Amino acid sequence: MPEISLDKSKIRFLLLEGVHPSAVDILKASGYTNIDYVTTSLPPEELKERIADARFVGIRSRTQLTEEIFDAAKKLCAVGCFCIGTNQVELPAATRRGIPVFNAPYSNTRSVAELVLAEAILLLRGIPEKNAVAHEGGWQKTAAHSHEIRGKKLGIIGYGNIGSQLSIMAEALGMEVHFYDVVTKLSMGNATQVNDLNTLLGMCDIVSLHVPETRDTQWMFDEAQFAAMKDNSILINASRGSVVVIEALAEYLKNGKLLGAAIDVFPEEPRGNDDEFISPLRGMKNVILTPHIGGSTQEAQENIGREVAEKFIMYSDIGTTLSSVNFPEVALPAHPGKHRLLHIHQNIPGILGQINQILSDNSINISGQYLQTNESVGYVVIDVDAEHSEMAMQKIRQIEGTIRCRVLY
Ligand SMILES: NC(=O)c1ccc[n+]([C@@H]2O[C@H](COP(=O)([O-])OP(=O)(O)OC[C@H]3O[C@@H](n4cnc5c(N)ncnc54)[C@H](O)[C@@H]3O)[C@@H](O)[C@H]2O)c1
Ligand SMILES: O=C(O)CC[C@@H](O)C(=O)O
Repeated sequence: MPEISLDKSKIRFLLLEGVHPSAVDILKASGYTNIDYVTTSLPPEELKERIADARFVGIRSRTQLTEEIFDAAKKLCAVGCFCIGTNQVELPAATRRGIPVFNAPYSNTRSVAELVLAEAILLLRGIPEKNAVAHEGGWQKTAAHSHEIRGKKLGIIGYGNIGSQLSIMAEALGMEVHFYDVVTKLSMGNATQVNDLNTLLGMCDIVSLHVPETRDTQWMFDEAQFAAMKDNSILINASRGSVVVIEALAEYLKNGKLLGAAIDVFPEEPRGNDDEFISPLRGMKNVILTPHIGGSTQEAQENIGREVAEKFIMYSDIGTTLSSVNFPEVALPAHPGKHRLLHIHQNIPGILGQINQILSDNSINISGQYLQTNESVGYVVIDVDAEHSEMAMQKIRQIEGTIRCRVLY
């Protein structure tokens, strides 16, 4: 039987990790009422069970979508990361199965930048320690080792959305901004790009990391980088836990080379709020530890909920994949009165030709068509007369290299 468009109320959404309720509201308002809403991440075995019936899954940073999980998700049409990072998803595994992955690339940018600046100010004034002492009944009224942020040099590693937003805000406070990025970037304000990482590390009073998790950024900060940092400088990491060798950081904090650190992300993070957080940085008075909440503000989470839910709806309603991180971007306006076919295939030459030959041989008129490919998959949306859609789909799904094919509506 051909797989055809489902009643919206039957399309199952699995939303994990307590994504903001704005996502649920938007989905329901669009008629998608079959929503399994879970406030935590799930252990892999339970995830496999719950994902088996899901057409859409929404996650944040804790849920690992591996090859094995995708194998269990036979009906899955799309993944939504309700965050910026998509490193928790094995993207090639999703792509091979014809599953687009969406995220919210900008919605929490400002929240991260604000936190980083606040932490820089607090660390330059020794506030974590003074605060702890006051809570114990002590009184550390001293200007020793306390500094203004004005005039200090900020080194930003990774000058993307967050890094450049931070750059603008830091300059507004009178900081001198330098950055290191693997790509040549347009500087905001008076910021300057420094092409050698060690040079930047040796210059800056505060170094803040804003790179994505990739093979190149894994353990990017180890002994050698800490040794290259300016004496009495500060490290802030609100990017990914895999970027910093945390034991090396602990060592350079203990030996006094670094004045302090603010760390939001860790190589191992607790699965839920009831699990113990274990880290060599625990108990260090010059370190601000936060539980991966750089982007966790009401403003950001509400926007993310709305943004990713809207991407789900656009894909489910009309097949739009705009801004997917792993998929060809296709957007064809809805074509009332016609039926829409989606054909996802391996990116090998000649598939569009074969599709159109089949439609032509069967006298099926094409009312609209849009193809995009990336290095591994091709995605074509085709609008045809309603009476021909099932027959067309049955024929084009026989084409060698087809990954998925269905009548959307
Ligand atoms: N702590 C949190 O809650 C939180 C919230 C949002 C994002 N993040 C993390 O922050 C990261 C950055 O977010 P963004 O929106 O600015 O991403 P982005 O993609 O806009 O920017 C990343 C920048 O890093 C650069 N880069 C990549 N590899 C590099 C390398 N090896 N060395 C130097 N630069 C490199 C890129 O060229 C790009 O300019 C995300 O990938 C995510 O992992 C964390
Ligand atoms: O909300 C989260 O769990 C992740 C937040 C952040 O790391 C992101 O990638 O946007």
